[in-house]
Amino acid sequence: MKTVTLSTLQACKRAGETFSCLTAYDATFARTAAESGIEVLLVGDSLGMVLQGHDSTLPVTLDDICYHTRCVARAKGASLLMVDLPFMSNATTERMLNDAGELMRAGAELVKVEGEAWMAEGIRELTRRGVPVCAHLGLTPQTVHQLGGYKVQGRDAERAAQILEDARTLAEAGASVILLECVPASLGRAVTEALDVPVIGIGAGPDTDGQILVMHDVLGVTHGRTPRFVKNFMAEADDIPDAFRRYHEAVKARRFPAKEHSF
Ligand SMILES: Nc1nc(=O)c2c([nH]1)NC[C@@H]1CN(c3ccc(C(=O)N[C@@H](CCC(=O)O)C(=O)O)cc3)CN21
Ligand SMILES: CC(C)C(=O)C(=O)O
Ligand SMILES: [Mg+2]
Repeated sequence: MKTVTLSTLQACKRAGETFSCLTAYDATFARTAAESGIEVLLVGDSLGMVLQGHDSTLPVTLDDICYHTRCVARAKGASLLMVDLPFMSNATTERMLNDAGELMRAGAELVKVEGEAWMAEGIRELTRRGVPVCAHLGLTPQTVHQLGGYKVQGRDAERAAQILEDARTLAEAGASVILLECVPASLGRAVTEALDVPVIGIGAGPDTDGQILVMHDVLGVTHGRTPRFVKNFMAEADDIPDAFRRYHEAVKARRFPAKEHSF
């Protein structure tokens, strides 16, 4: 695979092709995912749940994320390395800049931040300083206590319009990528069509430019009830590299997500 950059993702969007993304937290799985052709690796704050055993992403620290970023960066191959800013890193623009700086020094190539239109200033300042940003909208797990659980967002017309407007505002502020989590497929499609920047979906239906899942969900090792948008690719695979390849190929062929994975 040729080295994946932001322009690769933009070219995918223009050509109507999809790209695959997967979380990675260590060197071995990162290398395996990269060699399977997965375009984007995410060091997600989901590590608080799947690695550390917490029931939310809130306890994860900047140091936790930096440690896993350094592990993944050594083995990322040709994949693009996206990294989550943890809970409260968006508290002020100054903190966002400092924390994103730490992530970039650890090896991040694209920094993802949860929040709404009020983050425009922080995103503008990051972009000015050469830090590419992905804005995470819809179900934002860092606000789970306010949302009252991991629930689909944008089901009513008013909130759907708000999410679309926020996506527009943050793309105009400089966000290079938008990520939409747990929204109706119709909204996933509307945001993807409305914006020039690539849109990555998780539980956002089949029409976003990219798809992302948590690695443990793809391998079927997540404990407890899994979200509707998850598919265990290990079920039909010979081994873990084969499961990653099957996920990648299903995304590229738009066979995943299917109706049963969408809202
Ligand atoms: N293993 C794992 N996979 C993830 O996708 C994930 C994490 N962990 N940790 C951080 C967040 C939390 N996420 C979640 C967790 C649960 C649902 C969930 O159960 N959603 C319901 C929606 C029901 C509704 O509102 O209709 C579902 O049935 O999918 C969604 C996203 C996504 N992220
Ligand atoms: C689920 C993805 C989008 C994420 O933010 C994470 O893994 O932390
Ligand atoms: Mg996250």
